Amino acid sequence: MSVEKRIGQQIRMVERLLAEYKQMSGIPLARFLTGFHKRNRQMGSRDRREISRLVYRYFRIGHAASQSELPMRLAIADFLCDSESVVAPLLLPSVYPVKHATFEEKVALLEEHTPFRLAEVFPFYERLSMGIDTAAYTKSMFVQPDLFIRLYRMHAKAVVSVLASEGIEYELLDRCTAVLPNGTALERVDGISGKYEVQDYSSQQTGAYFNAEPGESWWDACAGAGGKSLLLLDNHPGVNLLVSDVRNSILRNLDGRFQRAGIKTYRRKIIDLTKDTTAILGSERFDGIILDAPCSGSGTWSRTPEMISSFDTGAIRRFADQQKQIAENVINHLKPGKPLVYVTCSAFAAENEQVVAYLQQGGKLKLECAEVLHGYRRRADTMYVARLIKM
Ligand SMILES: C[S@@+](CC[C@H](N)C(=O)[O-])C[C@H]1O[C@@H](n2cnc3c(N)ncnc32)[C@H](O)[C@@H]1O
Repeated sequence: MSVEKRIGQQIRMVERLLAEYKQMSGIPLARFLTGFHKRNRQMGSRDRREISRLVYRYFRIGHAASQSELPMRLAIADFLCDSESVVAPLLLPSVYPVKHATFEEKVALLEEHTPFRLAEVFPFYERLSMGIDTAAYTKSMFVQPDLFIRLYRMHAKAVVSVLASEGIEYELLDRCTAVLPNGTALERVDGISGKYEVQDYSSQQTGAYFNAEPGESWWDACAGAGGKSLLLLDNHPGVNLLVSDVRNSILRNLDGRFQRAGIKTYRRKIIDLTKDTTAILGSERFDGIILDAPCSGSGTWSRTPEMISSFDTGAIRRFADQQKQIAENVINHLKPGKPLVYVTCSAFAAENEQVVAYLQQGGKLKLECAEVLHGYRRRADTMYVARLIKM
């Protein structure tokens, strides 16, 4: 089959896929793609791979060139993301033969020859947290982040030696943090299960804010599948931990991960933090609370680019209101002089520094330190972390 014909078929398939995806509001693209490919087994694995790639890239241009037809948008996206694109030379001959141009050169060409405007990709610039480089942040939307793993302290050497002996590509960033190409199938490697956790680089950096003492009691109030809890316990094994979340299903994932990591002693509760927490916790007070709050997730959109164009900005206010409410509830369970570690994977000021400013009004909390974790600079998630002390 000719290249033109194959590309034509793929574009028609992408068209169908996007129409189906539109009907499934809210489901992550990755999950949808798995189902779509299962329903369309007539496609070979090469076509499946190509179609997934095209769709991811299509979402990476966010709101840009939204008036253009789908094939043109696919070509623009493919041109920006891939120096070996086969779609772009066919559909965008005006920008060729600039095959190995830099990202900036490609943008300039597209802006000259097509309706694409880089500034329209991520139209939320003015909402970003202080210090985020908007140009670099937008550019990061075009790159799939790396895979980061955290090696348990006691197993770090053993895991590294297995990775090396299996010929797996990795780079050690420090004793316990390794970066690997996205998609590395670590679950197929024998002998390392339970000795490492998949955890984004920025998420690992939040651990520097815990600073717990042995024997202290800590509460991971939005524990989810336990990423921060596992980090806390690896760095501070003597801590007594309560984990909670509003979803029992996610706490079951946490139980599985804790079991694989050999952690048996922890308490676990289902708690909706928007409700009165004293009904479940009574007057219990903790020496430290981690609040990895529900948020827009905007710091992770280079992993889930479908979010860029589907995001409704009204959600920022709703998340910020919920974050403030949840934080006010949890600090009732914090001992005076002890820390609340507030974390989001959002890049928006309204969910980050503005929540922290709000929490200090009234004098119940005082900010000790805070920072944006600029993951976009190193193919990782962008996050925010603050340590506030209860007065
Ligand atoms: C950012 S995720 C936590 C990720 C987790 N800490 C980790 O490191 O793997 C936020 C969590 O907040 C939980 N959540 C959302 N609304 C909540 C509520 N009203 N009360 C308690 N937890 C809530 C979600 O179920 C989700 O697991």
